Amino acid sequence: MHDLNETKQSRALRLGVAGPVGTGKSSVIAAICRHLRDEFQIGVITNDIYTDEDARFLRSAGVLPEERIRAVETGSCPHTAIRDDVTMNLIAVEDMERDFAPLDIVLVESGGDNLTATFSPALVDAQLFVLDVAGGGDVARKGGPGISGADLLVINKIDLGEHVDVDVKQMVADATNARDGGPVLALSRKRPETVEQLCGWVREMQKTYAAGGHIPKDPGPMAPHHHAHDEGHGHSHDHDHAHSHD
Ligand SMILES: Nc1nc2c(ncn2[C@@H]2O[C@H](COP(=O)(O)OP(=O)(O)OP(=O)(O)O)[C@@H](O)[C@H]2O)c(=O)[nH]1
Repeated sequence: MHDLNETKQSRALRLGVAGPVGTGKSSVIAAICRHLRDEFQIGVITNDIYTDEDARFLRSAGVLPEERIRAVETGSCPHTAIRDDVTMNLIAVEDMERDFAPLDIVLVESGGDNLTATFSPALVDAQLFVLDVAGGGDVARKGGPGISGADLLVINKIDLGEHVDVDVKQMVADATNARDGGPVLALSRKRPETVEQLCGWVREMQKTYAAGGHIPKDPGPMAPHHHAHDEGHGHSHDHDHAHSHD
């Protein structure tokens, strides 16, 4: 008979948070830390291209002891350090796990990118992809590996829906459709019940992972695609980088 104890995980759940610039990745991480820090031992690694801005924001927000928030300055497009060559991040995660052992969860925030950057399963065990309503209701329909394949898609800032003429229910329905029914969470830091849902998802994922019941999956790189900018002048190409054209 299969014994779950044999597959129990001994290290922290590594949870990635990716998504376009400014959708609220740092805010999502801050909320998770604030609400779960008494329940789990948590560390955070942030990725910025040229600064340690996100780490400084999280430290100044006081969501964790300062030394548990570390920055990786990628010096390059975020996808390079979270997908193509994860060495810098992997070292940062392993150092964090060693310095504060035993940790339950290490959150890795990607630099803000576009719709195409996802984490390699060599770096994280599970990943969130964060959109916001301010980017437009149609973004959820545009697809891409993060939207369709992340373990959880977060649609953030739903409190702003009425101000930007976005029908949040429709956006959630479109996103659910793009994910073949995969989980979608409508979130606002101003609506505590949604923050509790987010934390509930993280709690369940950590427990499933620790019991050896979670298999990391790769949302995949951007698929070859076609742009029909105008009639007769479309072009198609394979992307080996993360610049989208939406
Ligand atoms: N109204 C509203 N604003 C939010 C919410 N969550 C985040 N914001 C705001 O959105 C802005 C961007 O949030 P961040 O958490 O810095 O976004 P980010 O994705 O980490 O940004 P980058 O790291 O620059 O890509 C900030 O001004 C936040 O205060 C929300 O639920 N509602």
